[in-house]
Amino acid sequence: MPWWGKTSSKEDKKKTNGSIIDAIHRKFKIASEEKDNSRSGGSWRRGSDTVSERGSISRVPSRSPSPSTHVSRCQSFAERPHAQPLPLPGARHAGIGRCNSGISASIRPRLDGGLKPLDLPLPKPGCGPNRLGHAYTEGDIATASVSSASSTDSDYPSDSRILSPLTSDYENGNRTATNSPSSMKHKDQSHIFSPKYSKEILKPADFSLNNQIPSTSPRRAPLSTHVQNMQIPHRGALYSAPDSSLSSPSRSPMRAFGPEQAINCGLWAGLGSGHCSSPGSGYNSGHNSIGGEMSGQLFWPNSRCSPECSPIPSPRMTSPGPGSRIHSGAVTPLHPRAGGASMESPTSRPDDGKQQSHKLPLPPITISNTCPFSPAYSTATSPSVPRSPNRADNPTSPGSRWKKGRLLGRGTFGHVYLGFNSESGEMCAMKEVTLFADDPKSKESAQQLGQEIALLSRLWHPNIVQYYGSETVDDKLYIYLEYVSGGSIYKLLQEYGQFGEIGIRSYTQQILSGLAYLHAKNTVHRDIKGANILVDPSGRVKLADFGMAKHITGQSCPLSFKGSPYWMAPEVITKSNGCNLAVDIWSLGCTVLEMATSKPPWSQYEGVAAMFKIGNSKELPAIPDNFSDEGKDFVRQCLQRDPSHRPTAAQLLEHPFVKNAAPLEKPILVAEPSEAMPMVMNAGRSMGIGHARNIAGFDLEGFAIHQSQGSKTAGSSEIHTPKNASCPVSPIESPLLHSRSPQHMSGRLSPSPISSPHTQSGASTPHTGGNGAIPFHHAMQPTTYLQESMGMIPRSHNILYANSNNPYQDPKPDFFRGMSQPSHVFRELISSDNSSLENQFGRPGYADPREQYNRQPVLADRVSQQLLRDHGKLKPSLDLNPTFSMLGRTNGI
Ligand SMILES: Nc1ncnc2c1ncn2[C@@H]1O[C@H](COP(=O)(O)OP(=O)(O)OP(=O)(O)O)[C@@H](O)[C@H]1O
Repeated sequence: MPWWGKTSSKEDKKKTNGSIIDAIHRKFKIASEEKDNSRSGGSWRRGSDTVSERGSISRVPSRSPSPSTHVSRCQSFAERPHAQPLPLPGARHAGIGRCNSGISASIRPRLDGGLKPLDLPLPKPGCGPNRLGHAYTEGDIATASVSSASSTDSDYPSDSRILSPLTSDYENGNRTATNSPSSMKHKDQSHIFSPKYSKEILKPADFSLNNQIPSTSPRRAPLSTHVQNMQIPHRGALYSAPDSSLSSPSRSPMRAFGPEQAINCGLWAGLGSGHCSSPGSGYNSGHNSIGGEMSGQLFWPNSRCSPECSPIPSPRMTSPGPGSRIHSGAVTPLHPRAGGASMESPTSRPDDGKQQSHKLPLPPITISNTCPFSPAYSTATSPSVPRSPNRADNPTSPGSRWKKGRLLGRGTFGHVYLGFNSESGEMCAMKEVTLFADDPKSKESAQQLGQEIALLSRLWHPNIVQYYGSETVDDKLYIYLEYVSGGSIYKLLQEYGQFGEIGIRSYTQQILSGLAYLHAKNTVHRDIKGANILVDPSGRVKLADFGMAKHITGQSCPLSFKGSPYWMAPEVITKSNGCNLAVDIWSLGCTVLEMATSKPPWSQYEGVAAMFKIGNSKELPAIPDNFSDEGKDFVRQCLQRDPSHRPTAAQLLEHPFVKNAAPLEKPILVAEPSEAMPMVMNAGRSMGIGHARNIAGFDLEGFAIHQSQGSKTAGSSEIHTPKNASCPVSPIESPLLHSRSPQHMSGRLSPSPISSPHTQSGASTPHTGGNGAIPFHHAMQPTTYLQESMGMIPRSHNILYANSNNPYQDPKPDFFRGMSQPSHVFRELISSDNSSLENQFGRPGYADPREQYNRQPVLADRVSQQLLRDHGKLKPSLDLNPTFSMLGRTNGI
């Protein structure tokens, strides 16, 4: 019986969702045809045919009201300087090249070309018609946008496919004595990478539509009803952000689609509570997420381009959502730049960039990426530039002001800008989200962001983008993050083509390290893909975009239809399993293939068909022929359809593919904890004055960090600047600081290339001893040199993250102190809840640290609600609450 037979047997559902099921049938038929065509090498040509057959997707012509932007986009792509092929490194592993099957002919040139970016198919000047393969018109993309009326974090509340205790235990990565033998068998390292584990257990997919929830969201009223002086999005358009069935036409004007498109949308919205939107929005970060809060990419456009590579991003191509209001020109009187033209040119600085500065939480001090894990995390390439002590004790100095700089990227919720402190020279990434108090979508966005903040604030790992703090300014919420200047893997792939295997190994290892850490906290990212993985100039990889991340609490995590189609695990599509950590492993496997081919697996199919393929097909995606055996096995391990058969992240760290990843040629200095700790602790005190985040709240590799809790107000803290602390500056990250350098030999290192201009002593960091040179402490102290793969934390650290029996031993999260200065929102949260901050989040009082996480959704909800309440209070008068200096700061303050 075909898979749809199961569904069609449910008469009631059939009656209710007849049109949807028909759509499914059509889609699946198309998928099957495409599968056949793919095998015959004609998928792209056929793609065009089937597109027209689909009707609902393809019949909508491109109706871009902004042809100029379209042209610009194409031009930007065509004119983009091509990456020049470089001599291949002395690879120990074979390069990545051709796929033997499964990848359509249209992308084979890339694979054939190996590392020749020039082989990338380029669009013709006309651009639009030259979409390879599926002949996706803009309308194709736009009409694939769907959204649901579900709530933001719309996990299926009644889904019965929750993790079994065994599965949950396994997937949680906890390999403790409590694990059952049956669960342990999958964790046996001696077996996990044996060939038999590569064999999938193939089961018919369950495409149950029980939870189909056609989009029913009422169309929202024009924004003009509650927001003055705003450019009003077209009323009939679809809003795609969190859970509305509508999306902004200003983002994607072609989303105004007809009933047929709605059917398709309903189909996928019905598969889960999430929704898809802006599928081809390569102009936002290549994301394409589906979820209560995310947009979804249902296509893999062949000529897509990210904002990072397009100097003139098209508003039409951006992901909708609350951020779309910004992007679409929905400009508030207070922030004309927020959605103005300046955003259209990420290469240009906003006009008033120098005028608008914010008293923001200071970026984390040096410890953020240095001491706790490895001193390898350099100030040279990290925004975590050591903060000058004079800034720490004078938070109201001009040095604490940040200025919003150029656009780094666009996301579902808003825009991400470079933040620069011209006083200190420090940088951060500012995610700016506009909140509309009376907008249900804003509410959902705020809820989602609150959850993301709550989660991010508890994460502390060199392979996870660091959260610095957040605040509301007028009607905007700013989230301050570590600035990772290299952009995303997606962007790099777009610009330079597929990666070599050495790089893939290294990146994969780092991703795994971050995942192992995350999973050890029972937290699933749910949107692992190239666009959400940032790379710094030294090749360090950092997981980003935790908007879909979720903490799994025991067995109560129901399935969510969230993720990005091409990277989405089968069980997510088929709802054959509950929310589990293994979905990230599947996505990782897809990301490895993405890095190897510059496209995710199944990209030869448009998104809906791809999802059918992923969910129903027993095939594995093609793996490049010249991928090493280790690489092939790694991918196969990840892409096992049965999630319980997938190794954990910790186990995969032992896989030869990543275990043998090329080490850095730079040594890593591991400072003595006894030496590092004072710095960390003092740093915590510094941050305790209300600037940045709470040190004590983070996992510091098992270090027992005790933050001084006595002073939370500016200027009241002691600032201890340890002399000759060795942690702040890494000897390995700076280009100037190679292991073979004389400085190393002599025990002194060159100052960081990004030394703080405001270091009192003139040294490159507060800890340099004042002479501009970094005391090479390990020359005098017991030291450990490690060969580390691309800046990864030492292996032992990985083990610590992954195998800790008690991954919650160290978080002690203090969410609110993560704020620059506890924002009005969060202060109100504290007071209104009539409970202390400590009692709520992570302070002593929880016997089980997990309780902290269990309360996280509550926190997120409160945060989001308060964000909106706060905004609602501020909105009428736009007055600032004098009590909270960080709020409502206007430009120039
Ligand atoms: N910390 C950072 N450093 C540098 N660039 C960043 C950083 N965070 C985000 N960006 C840029 O901004 C883009 C959008 O950011 P992000 O994906 O976090 O937004 P989002 O709203 O969460 O997106 P999504 O729709 O995927 O949820 C990224 O693709 C990247 O180009």
